Amino acid sequence: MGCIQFDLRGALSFLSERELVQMEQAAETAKDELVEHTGAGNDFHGWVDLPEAYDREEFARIQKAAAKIQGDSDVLVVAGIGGSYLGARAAIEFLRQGFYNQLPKGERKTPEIYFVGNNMSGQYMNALIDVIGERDFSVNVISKSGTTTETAISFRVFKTLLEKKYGKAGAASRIYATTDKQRGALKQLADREGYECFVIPDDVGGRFSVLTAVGLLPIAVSGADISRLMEGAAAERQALLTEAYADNDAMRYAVARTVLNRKGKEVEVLANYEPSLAMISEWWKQLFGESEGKDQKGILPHSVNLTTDLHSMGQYIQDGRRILMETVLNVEQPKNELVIEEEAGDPDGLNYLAGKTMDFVCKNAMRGTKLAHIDGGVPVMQINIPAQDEYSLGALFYFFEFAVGVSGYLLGVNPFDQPGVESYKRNMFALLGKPGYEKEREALLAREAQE
Ligand SMILES: O=P(O)(O)OC[C@H]1O[C@H](O)[C@H](O)[C@@H](O)[C@@H]1O
Repeated sequence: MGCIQFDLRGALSFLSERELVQMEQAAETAKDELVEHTGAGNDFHGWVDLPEAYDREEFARIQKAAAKIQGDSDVLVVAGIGGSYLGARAAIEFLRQGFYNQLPKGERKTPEIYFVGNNMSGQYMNALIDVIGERDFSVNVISKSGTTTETAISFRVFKTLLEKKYGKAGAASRIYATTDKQRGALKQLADREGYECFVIPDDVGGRFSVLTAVGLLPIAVSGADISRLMEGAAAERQALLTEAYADNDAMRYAVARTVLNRKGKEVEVLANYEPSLAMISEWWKQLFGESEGKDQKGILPHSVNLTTDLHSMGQYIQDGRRILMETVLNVEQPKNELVIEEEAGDPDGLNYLAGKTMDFVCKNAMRGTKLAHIDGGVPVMQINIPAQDEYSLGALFYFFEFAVGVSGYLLGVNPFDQPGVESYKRNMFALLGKPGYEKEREALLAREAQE
């Protein structure tokens, strides 16, 4: 049995076990295409075996680099976007405490960690430069292609800052480049300047790369145990590769969402009840959105943070267009407890909760919300995560990656490419005046003048 459990009970009034059984053959075929590497996009199947087959020598180098950064830096700046950003941030927020960066020195033994290159905002970078101040920092620049504009601009800014502060050689010893093993402008720059390099394997796509150096170096710098993370992923892999359909939770999740989609549920809302899971939802959105949203098909991945968004999006989920299915992320064991105290005179009427934990309150809010949403016509699936620790997180990452592989094949798309992402880039380069885009620029300016 895998570490991650899928609970379908809240969706059973919208689909039947019989419908799931009918999908068994198709799901088994999809799974075989994944694990035997025969399906579409199989040149990007590297993640399937990664938890077992990862490069141990590089893993040790990641741990060494993390220890050096912990020793010589107050701040680590991580430059990256999409798959070169979301997994590391999601993991650090999930594993460390929510106010990790704000903890006073002494209580947090590891550097503050900030992410850049995930937007086009000068204000954002200026604000971060103020936050770093005169303190010591290092930079981990992450880009598989080595050419992504957001990442490259932010890297130029923080590299220049490092060079001014430490000189060229000093800066080079504080820059860590995670990129392709051969190709791309970043790899060439890194080789020229002598940055320590980590490899994103050719056969692992960006959104499937969290268990490579892409995620592992920043996660290790935060003090989390990356060996346990890999162990959790390996155990989940073992379960999902060997379990029969009836017991295979990732396959059942993939099939359930497929059946619900075919019945008109166009949007999947991933709901968490713990603020430190918000970025897990962002990582999941890229994983599912980029993998399935093509050929004019695909479930639209959406997310809500609860109970926060019950006070903003709750109305729509309860009562708006009935195109929603919901998947609840449930952490079974909270990291720590806060007990509500009794107050004399019960001025706020809350003494009925005295002695109860916040987790008790939260779990009951979750139960009540699930039932209300089911009554409102929203099928509610649930994914149970045993604890907010490295082992469970490794398993969760693998669970979703496996599920989207199966689900994408059931949908009849190649889940491992993202051709649509290039369209905005071509327009942006043309409008920015990038050499080589002169013709497109003229055409776009003429079109804008007409509109
Ligand atoms: O790692 P990089 O090559 O910089 O790519 C970063 C991200 O940008 C792209 O545009 C893709 O759509 C994503 O799949 C990718 O994760």
